[in-house]
Amino acid sequence: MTAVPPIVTIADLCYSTGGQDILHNINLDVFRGDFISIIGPNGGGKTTLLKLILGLLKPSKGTIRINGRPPGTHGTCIGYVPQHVNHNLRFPATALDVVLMGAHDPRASRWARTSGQTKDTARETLAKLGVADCAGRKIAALSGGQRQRILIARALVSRPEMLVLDEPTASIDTKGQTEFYELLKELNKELTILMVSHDLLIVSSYAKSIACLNRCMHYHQSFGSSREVLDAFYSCSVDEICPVGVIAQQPWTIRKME
Ligand SMILES: Nc1ncnc2c1ncn2[C@@H]1O[C@H](COP(=O)(O)OP(=O)(O)OP(=O)(O)O)[C@@H](O)[C@H]1O
Repeated sequence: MTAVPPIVTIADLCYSTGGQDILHNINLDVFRGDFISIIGPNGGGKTTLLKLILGLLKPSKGTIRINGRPPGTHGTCIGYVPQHVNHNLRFPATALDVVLMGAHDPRASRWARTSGQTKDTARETLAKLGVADCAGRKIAALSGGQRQRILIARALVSRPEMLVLDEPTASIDTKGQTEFYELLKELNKELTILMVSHDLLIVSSYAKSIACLNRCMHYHQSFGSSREVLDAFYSCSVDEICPVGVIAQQPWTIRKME
């Protein structure tokens, strides 16, 4: 039987800018059905890695392939939910308008009319995410949790294979976060998920594997005992250093990549 190739292949990736070595020798494969959480300290390079995967930055060394092709040329294979979205609260866009932005083909004229079918798909996506009733409401009038679901709908409307999220729950309360991660778990039945998060408890409950990133990366394909993982996390200060070194030494480490 032929092995299924990964959606994302990152090989010997380095990224430097302004004389600063931000990512060093990163190797990671993302397979269909994965739910990988990238954790690490502030400034560890998590957002930079996502930008490289999306083709927004170019590697200094090494390669990234998305379904065998360079980033940025993979069409609608990846849906992206960014870390910070600054909504202009005076801009009169509805939730449906925002979702339709995700269906816009950049090669089409900016004046091209949105087809009825695309609108139906956008409404179906909103319904799938439990926010169908928000379609006609102004984005500025929605709660943080509702807005986050609209942003996911925008990322999903082009029917990607993989969802990439950068700290998606920063503006959601604890109850909303649990609902949000339950939603991601449901979506993971059909979609591959790569998510940056600082929330270690959540990560251990929902993600299937973790990648610890602090310039270098250690990838753990399985949590083993999540209690041990959390002990490892909390045994040293995240402010001092991401516990990459500690975790890498744990006996349950299956694969170490540096
Ligand atoms: N445009 C840029 N020009 C120069 N340096 C940058 C730029 N963007 C990011 N950096 C630097 O790259 C490093 C990694 O930043 P990045 O935003 O990827 O970290 P992060 O792990 O996502 O952090 P956080 O958890 O705070 O969001 C930081 O030292 C940052 O200052």
